[in-house]
Amino acid sequence: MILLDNINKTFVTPGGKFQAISSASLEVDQGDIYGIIGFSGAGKSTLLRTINLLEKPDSGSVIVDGEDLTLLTKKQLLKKRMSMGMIFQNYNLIGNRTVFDNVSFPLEIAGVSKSERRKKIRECLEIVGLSDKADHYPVTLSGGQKQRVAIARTMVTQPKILLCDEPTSALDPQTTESILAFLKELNEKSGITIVIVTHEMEVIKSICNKVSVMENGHVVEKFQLKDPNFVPQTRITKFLFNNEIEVRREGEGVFVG
Ligand SMILES: Nc1ncnc2c1ncn2[C@@H]1O[C@H](COP(=O)(O)OP(=O)(O)OP(=O)(O)O)[C@@H](O)[C@H]1O
Repeated sequence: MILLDNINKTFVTPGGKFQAISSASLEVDQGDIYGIIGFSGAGKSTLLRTINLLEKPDSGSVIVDGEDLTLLTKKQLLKKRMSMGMIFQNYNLIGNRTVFDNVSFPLEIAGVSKSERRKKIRECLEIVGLSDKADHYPVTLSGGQKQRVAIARTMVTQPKILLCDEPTSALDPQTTESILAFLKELNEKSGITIVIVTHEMEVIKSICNKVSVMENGHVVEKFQLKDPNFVPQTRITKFLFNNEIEVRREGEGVFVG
């Protein structure tokens, strides 16, 4: 369903060119909850953002449902992006819009009629358990509630793919658990494919069926969580899984996720 093939991405920085992604490939099947894990700066967000081409790779293909997104026109890409939702660590809600109007936003862009919008928004707010907050502004909500609004705003256009960039990193453990449980339920009920970037092994263990481990722009290991024969091969995966060994970068001390 999603195939990233041999992706390379370089950023031009004041210090020169920086290769953020090197020859990264991964394959996500329909209905997967696919985790991308690694420490800070590994390239996880950049790779996630290539899936909807928010980040255009220098080379490599981004195939979604058989279509290479790098070959689409701007108009075709915008249409394709409607089938892909995205949520972020900092929620990205519009502060001067109510909860209702935040969820309305993508429907307005898509030109959906007012009565149809109202129906869809109500349904989505009910699903995320926030019907009673429809007239509230984001500033009055807790972190977990804000993330639920962000999820509702994404789900209102019924995407087939949900891209999640550290969706629980700003949340306490209990709220994290409830948001993850919610994403899992969404996946089970609607079959939506979820790709989730995180530096927390607990997130991976609690909802993902497959995972890619990233380090320094490379996908260094891929595996299925339920594979009984899986033995971590790389130091970073051993560290993330077993917490057994200290992974050190020369001169930089212990990695911090
Ligand atoms: N627009 C940009 N311009 C220059 N460098 C960038 C840009 N975006 C990302 N980078 C660099 O690319 C590398 C990978 O960044 P990325 O955000 O993908 O990592 P990450 O694994 O998601 O990290 P984190 O968990 O801290 O968000 C980092 O060194 C980052 O500084």
